Amino acid sequence: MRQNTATPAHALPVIAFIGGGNMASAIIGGLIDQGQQASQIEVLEPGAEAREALRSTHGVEPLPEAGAALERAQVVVWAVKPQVFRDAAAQAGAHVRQALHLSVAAGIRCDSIVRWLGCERVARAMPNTPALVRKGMSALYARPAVSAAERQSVEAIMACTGEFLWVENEKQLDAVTALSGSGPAYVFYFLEAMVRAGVGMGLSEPQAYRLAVATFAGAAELARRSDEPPAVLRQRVTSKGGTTHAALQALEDAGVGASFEAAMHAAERRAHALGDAFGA
Ligand SMILES: NC(=O)C1=CN([C@@H]2O[C@H](COP(=O)(O)OP(=O)(O)OC[C@H]3O[C@@H](n4cnc5c(N)ncnc54)[C@H](O)[C@@H]3O)[C@@H](O)[C@H]2O)C=CC1
Ligand SMILES: O=C(O)[C@@H]1CCC=N1
Repeated sequence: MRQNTATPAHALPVIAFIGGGNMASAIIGGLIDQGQQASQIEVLEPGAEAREALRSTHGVEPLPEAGAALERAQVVVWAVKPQVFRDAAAQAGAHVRQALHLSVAAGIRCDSIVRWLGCERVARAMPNTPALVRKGMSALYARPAVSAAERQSVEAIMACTGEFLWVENEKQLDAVTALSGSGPAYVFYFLEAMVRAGVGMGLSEPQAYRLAVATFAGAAELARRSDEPPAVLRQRVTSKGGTTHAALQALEDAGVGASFEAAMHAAERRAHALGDAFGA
């Protein structure tokens, strides 16, 4: 498992994005922060509003439909929804046959992409939205036909958005999707609940929000820097007969831990089902 060997910006290839929504915009922002010229980025985005947002935020000139401009891309990042990937491949595929393909779509497996594009050099990344603030976490997978140099190009692109790790087995990407891909939503869900409870106990919303966000960030940083497992860190907060014990007991009584695990399994099953349903 190799992590974060960021490649200098001058090593970044010309990159085309198919789909210019949230995830593409996050990656493009990271690339530009790392010194990639906007002129070295092509984006195919059918939505006029999304094109305008890309233009004003990143200074790129998105294309409304597939065309010859895509042909200069050495790497093509597929950032469309799984449901439209096949159509997008049919529309843009002929212009990007020679490129290395990197998909960020949940669930859609490499075999489908190879079939749609007629290209063997296909990799996948599963990023997450903290990429927007360069604190993303991505897992990467590449088919054997992707060379070591091409794997480095994939790393260079995703390192612009935060951290990464490689998985050796494509099926693990469904688990990654359920854990870190969807994970920011779980954090926001708990954050919302903590703020609601704080307000219910008499704090103002800004006070509760600030306390909750700082607690998530601080606990995550403590876990990152600590050599000890989270169970030990949790026990350190939990005085015998104290407040934390009362809260954790209420969580256990309500089956929150088990429900949380079940929720993540549901996300993994959905990732697999998306691959089955829209990868045909
Ligand atoms: N949002 C997230 O947290 C994450 C999303 N992903 C994956 O990233 C992919 C994109 O997700 P988002 O950026 O959130 O969606 P989005 O809806 O913001 O962006 C998708 C864009 O694709 C465009 N599009 C639709 N049809 C197209 C076509 N035929 N050709 C080119 N572009 C087309 C849409 O106009 C839209 O702007 C999805 O497959 C998702 O599974 C992966 C990790 C995290
Ligand atoms: O919800 C989704 O399907 C995408 C993939 C991971 C995060 N968002």
